[in-house]
Amino acid sequence: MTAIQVENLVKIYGPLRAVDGISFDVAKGEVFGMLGPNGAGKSTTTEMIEGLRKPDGGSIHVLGHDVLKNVEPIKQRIGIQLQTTSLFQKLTTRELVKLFASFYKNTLPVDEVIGLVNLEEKVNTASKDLSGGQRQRLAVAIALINDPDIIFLDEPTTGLDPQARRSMWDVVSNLQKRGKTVFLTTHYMEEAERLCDRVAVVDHGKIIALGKPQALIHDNFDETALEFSNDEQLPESLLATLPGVERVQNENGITTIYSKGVARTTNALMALVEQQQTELRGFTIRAATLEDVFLKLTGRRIRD
Ligand SMILES: Nc1ncnc2c1ncn2[C@@H]1O[C@H](COP(=O)(O)OP(=O)(O)OP(=O)(O)O)[C@@H](O)[C@H]1O
Repeated sequence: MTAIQVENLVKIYGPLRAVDGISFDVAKGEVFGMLGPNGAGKSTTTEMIEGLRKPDGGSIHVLGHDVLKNVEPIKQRIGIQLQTTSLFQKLTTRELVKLFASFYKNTLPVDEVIGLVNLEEKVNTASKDLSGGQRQRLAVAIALINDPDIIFLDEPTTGLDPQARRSMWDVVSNLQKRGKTVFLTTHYMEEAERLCDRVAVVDHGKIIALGKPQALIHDNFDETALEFSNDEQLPESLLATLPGVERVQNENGITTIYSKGVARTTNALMALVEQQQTELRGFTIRAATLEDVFLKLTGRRIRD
């Protein structure tokens, strides 16, 4: 059964079509991600699905209910990660989870929820003394207290260091193992690739690609990316003539060469570098990623 069904969703702010005809389905038990740069319309879409903002067009069904007609039956079955800055500073992890539990008729046991987000060791720590990542996980615990079927995470790891980000990824995997549907937004392509069963890549309020991360990459690329920066800016037209090269892209001083013959291309590139008496900085060879998909489709990178 479908957990979320969105059809032709539109949100207009003055002259801006912030969400411009978005459609997708999320299956039960799926981790579904919206990936896109700042301002792409991810939060606006999420908040419309949650029933917190009114669309200017389109339809939204959550667990079979029409969000625009009757949001009440849905509220009991979804969990929303709040912004952690608004939590009571002096209350401990357990006290906060207990407080939010008191708002609902049916809840999971407080300690079970704390275990789900791996905060057992911090049950008696005041929220102001938690690290940023721990506070984000506490916010997820609070979102889980009513044992929701669908959990919404809006940029759950923005601003976290790599270790804290990985801890949050573990939490999301835990949720999926428990059969939950997870809807998340992110502008980290690695996060989308690792966590999401399917991803909607969004830009300027539109979905520009939708599918399994690996399928999106394979559909767009059967090439390997060679990447570097170079002060002299080796001309794209010259690089494009090297053996094996399919395409060359230059963005923010970084040159990406997509090649179907890495060894041939690399050899020729190194010969060219020597001949031109220039140097490459940060030369890497890597498989294509969702970032390349975004770059190919928009001509820009997700991160700015
Ligand atoms: N209440 C509002 N009034 C006017 N414009 C808005 C409002 N809310 C959002 N916008 C604009 O709509 C666009 C989409 O915003 P949204 O927050 O949905 O993007 P996002 O993809 O979630 O980006 P971010 O990661 O920065 O939150 C942006 O250009 C934003 O400035």
